[in-house]
Amino acid sequence: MTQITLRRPDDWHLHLRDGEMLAGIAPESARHFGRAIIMPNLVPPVVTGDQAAAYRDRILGALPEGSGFAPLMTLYLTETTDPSDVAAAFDAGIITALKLYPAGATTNSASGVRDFDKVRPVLELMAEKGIPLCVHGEVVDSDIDIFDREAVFIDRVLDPIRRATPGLRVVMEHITTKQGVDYARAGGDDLGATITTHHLVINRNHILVGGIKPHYYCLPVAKREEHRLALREAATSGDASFFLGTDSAPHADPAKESACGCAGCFTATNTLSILAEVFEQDGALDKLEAFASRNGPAFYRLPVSEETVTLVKGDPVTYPAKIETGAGPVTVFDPGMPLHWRVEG
Ligand SMILES: NC(=O)N[C@@H](CC(=O)O)C(=O)O
Ligand SMILES: [Zn+2]
Ligand SMILES: [Zn+2]
Repeated sequence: MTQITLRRPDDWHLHLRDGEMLAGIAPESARHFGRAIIMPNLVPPVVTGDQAAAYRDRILGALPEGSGFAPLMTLYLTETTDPSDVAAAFDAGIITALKLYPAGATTNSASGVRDFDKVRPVLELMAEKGIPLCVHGEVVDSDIDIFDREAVFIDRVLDPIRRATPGLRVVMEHITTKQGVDYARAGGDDLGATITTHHLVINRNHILVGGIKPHYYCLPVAKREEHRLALREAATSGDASFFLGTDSAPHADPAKESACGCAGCFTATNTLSILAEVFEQDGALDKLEAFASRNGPAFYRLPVSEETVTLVKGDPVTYPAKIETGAGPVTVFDPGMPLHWRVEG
């Protein structure tokens, strides 16, 4: 096959940041994607409906002229989130989902949840209204090895929350383990999982062998090869539980190339070319549309895009190594292989 046309893909987990960074990187996602779930972990976080509406306006203002890209906003769930504000923002069409960060789990998560009893009224409202909860699924206990944090979270936190809140619709964000794949697959219609581009490509060796590679460091951290293969199998299976959430998470190079480097891989620029290469390698190009364009809207109960993109196979595609922004240069994720699929339209 040398050409494939898909419904326009959406990104169900994206960090657009704010200010000069937003201005610099928003066009990278708007070029190919139709919609994206926008993460609320700004400093300070997006916690109210009014803040989400104002952030949405700033995003729309950063898009290239004529862009049809639609940011789907989320609220950062805190122990003081007001259920009536959530209900009003959802009913007004300002927000699409809420985001749960266990306090301390990742970049800008200090306002996250410590005591799950405190968010019970919000979770119950969400179950009643069908508002999805997007979850960063890692425990933060210092005695749990960082490579085990996702699997332990499923047993100790996620499963109990779901059992205690029947009807709660949950997206396991950026799953990185076989345990995550298995739990999502068994979870029924109210459970979905996003998979990033980079976790389909790298395992933990890529971060550490031959010298430490800060641009491959993200959270949840990439795991062993057997887990990467489980993610590949899930993404390319066409199973409706799994959909694309790039977790494209820009940090300016000095913040990554540092004695205490930030977590996050920036993949907005070359994600579709990487995915086409990956799906082709696995003999599953016919499943790319399900993963990138159909399963996400189905979970979020939104229509599939009316537009299409065409990927054309040819000589290796070129893309910038860095995106220059007013907040500094951002290194584009290097998949470590030539990419042959160019995106048209
Ligand atoms: N994925 C990351 O490594 N980083 C994200 C936060 C997140 O999604 O956990 C970020 O905001 O930089
Ligand atoms: Zn996360
Ligand atoms: Zn993220």
